[in-house]
Amino acid sequence: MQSISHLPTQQIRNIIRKIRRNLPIEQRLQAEQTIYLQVQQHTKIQLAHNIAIFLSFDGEVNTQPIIEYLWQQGKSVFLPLIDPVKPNHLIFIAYEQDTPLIANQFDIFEPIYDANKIIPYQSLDVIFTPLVAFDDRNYRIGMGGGYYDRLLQNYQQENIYPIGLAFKCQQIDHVMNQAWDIQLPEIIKG
Ligand SMILES: Nc1nc2c(c(=O)[nH]1)N(C=O)[C@@H](CNc1ccc(C(=O)N[C@@H](CCC(=O)O)C(=O)O)cc1)CN2
Ligand SMILES: Nc1ncnc2c1ncn2[C@@H]1O[C@H](COP(=O)(O)OP(=O)(O)OP(=O)(O)O)[C@@H](O)[C@H]1O
Repeated sequence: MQSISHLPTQQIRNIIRKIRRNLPIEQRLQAEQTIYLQVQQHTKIQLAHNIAIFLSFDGEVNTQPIIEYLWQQGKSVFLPLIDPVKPNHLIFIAYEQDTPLIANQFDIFEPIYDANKIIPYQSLDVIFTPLVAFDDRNYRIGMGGGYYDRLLQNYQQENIYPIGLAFKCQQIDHVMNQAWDIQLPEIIKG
């Protein structure tokens, strides 16, 4: 656990992102395996049809094996795209084996905008949520865009189940949460 909650949020982001990037490979693979097994055994995921996930960057938990598994299980998989119309918002686009991807301004791969492939937020059953740091109450610090805080503000009403994915080294003693910060119902950790 990193006791750094007294520092400004941006500094916490930088510290945890660096620790995450530098996680020793053996530890990383072990943790990702643990996470993968938890995903496979998860009842909410077994029951879900439409699942949003993300493509990993900057040392995030590798989601590629999870995506392959979800495809194998016949799930419909969706990726976030920064909304070209409402810039602080995310939309979700269907992701299949042959979906073309391009790097966005942050160097994260995303599908090309295609109006026919957008899923309305309310139709998602599970949303795998990226995060930089978290605490034991499941408050999170993200990349700082507020994208997931905005997205998930009413998740309970929509019957959507968000699941954070994280390494244990991303846990801090306390997230100084703001009014808009959402508390995740679950974080799968490895
Ligand atoms: N894999 C993944 N995809 C994701 C997210 C994520 O956290 N992980 N996002 C979750 O929200 C959204 C993208 N949000 C992001 C917000 C900021 C930066 C970023 O790199 N910011 C720069 C500073 C940019 C600036 O200030 O102009 C940086 O930190 O260096 C990246 C992604 C959507 N897709
Ligand atoms: N529900 C919301 N409504 C309006 N503005 C919001 C909302 N959530 C966050 N914001 C704005 O977004 C900005 C970034 O928020 P914050 O620093 O909490 O992002 P984050 O949780 O690190 O990022 P992300 O959610 O993208 O992973 C804040 O300055 C806040 O004003």
